Amino acid sequence: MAHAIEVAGLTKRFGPVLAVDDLSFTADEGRVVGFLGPNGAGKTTTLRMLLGLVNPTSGRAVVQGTRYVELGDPVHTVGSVLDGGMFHPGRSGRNHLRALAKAAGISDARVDELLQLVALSDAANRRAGGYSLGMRQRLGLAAALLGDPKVLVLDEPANGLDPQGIRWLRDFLRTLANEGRAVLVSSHVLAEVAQTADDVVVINKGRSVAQAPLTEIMARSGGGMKVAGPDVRRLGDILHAAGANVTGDAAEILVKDRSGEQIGRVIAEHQLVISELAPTGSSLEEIYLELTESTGGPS
Ligand SMILES: Nc1ncnc2c1ncn2[C@@H]1O[C@H](COP(=O)(O)OP(=O)(O)OP(=O)(O)O)[C@@H](O)[C@H]1O
Repeated sequence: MAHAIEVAGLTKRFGPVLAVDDLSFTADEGRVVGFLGPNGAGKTTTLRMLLGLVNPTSGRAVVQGTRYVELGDPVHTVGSVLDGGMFHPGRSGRNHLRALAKAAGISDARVDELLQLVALSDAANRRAGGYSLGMRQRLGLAAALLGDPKVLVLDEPANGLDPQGIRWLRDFLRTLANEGRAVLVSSHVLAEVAQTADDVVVINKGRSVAQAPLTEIMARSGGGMKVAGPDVRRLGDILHAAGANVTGDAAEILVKDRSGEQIGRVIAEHQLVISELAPTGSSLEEIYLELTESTGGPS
């Protein structure tokens, strides 16, 4: 069976700018796939190619094996939220959805069902222009789900949401995947999708720098020993002089290639005052920064 989403050798050039460079990945039903990369990495351009809004320079981007523009029934196949969803600010949330539903031959009953699903029933008759950012994002999600599609493409849906909104979104995306949908969700902040993504695709400067199940990426991280305390700078200098891999500052260091016992011996030998010595898996944010910085850093 075709993947829900398949991107293969996808490339987009805007004049001298190579926005997407030979990118390949897939997303399958039942999975939330985090599409990650710093600002300008090429995420939006990729999603726009997938949705037939931008023509690739080369390569292909298909939904259930078919290019978006050739889909027989796009509304019931793939839903998307780009730019936080577009709507007329003077129109109520309900009327916005009704207009979209009407154009797609979808019933008003489905509109009410979705308003409830995204927790907008109480605000349904208010002008969408007065909605909070979180409510707008939820309205966009409702619009994307009108046709009950099996594939969802969401560009930075967590942008600007407060922690409560992010939590709601996380649970919502999980539910959509559990219902058997493929959910491709872009973000430049790994933490936003980390708790909900099954797989991640990390890109930088248009190229893929990592793609794997999230658990695998975390397991791949080296970790190390975190040390903190008043004499940590001296400890860092001593370890560094002995050839250890040490990063950090005056308050806290991370030692990648020494065991806790080895570091403890150095602390004892030099009579250093240390308040904390603990193993650490690299935080996801560190892994992400490593991945995206090693190919040249933000542009
Ligand atoms: N229509 C366009 N014309 C020229 N250059 C473009 C166009 N659209 C995007 N770009 C360039 O392509 C590169 C990738 O942009 P893109 O918006 O896809 O990145 P992104 O990862 O989505 O970043 P952001 O999160 O900031 O939107 C950037 O250098 C951008 O300036």
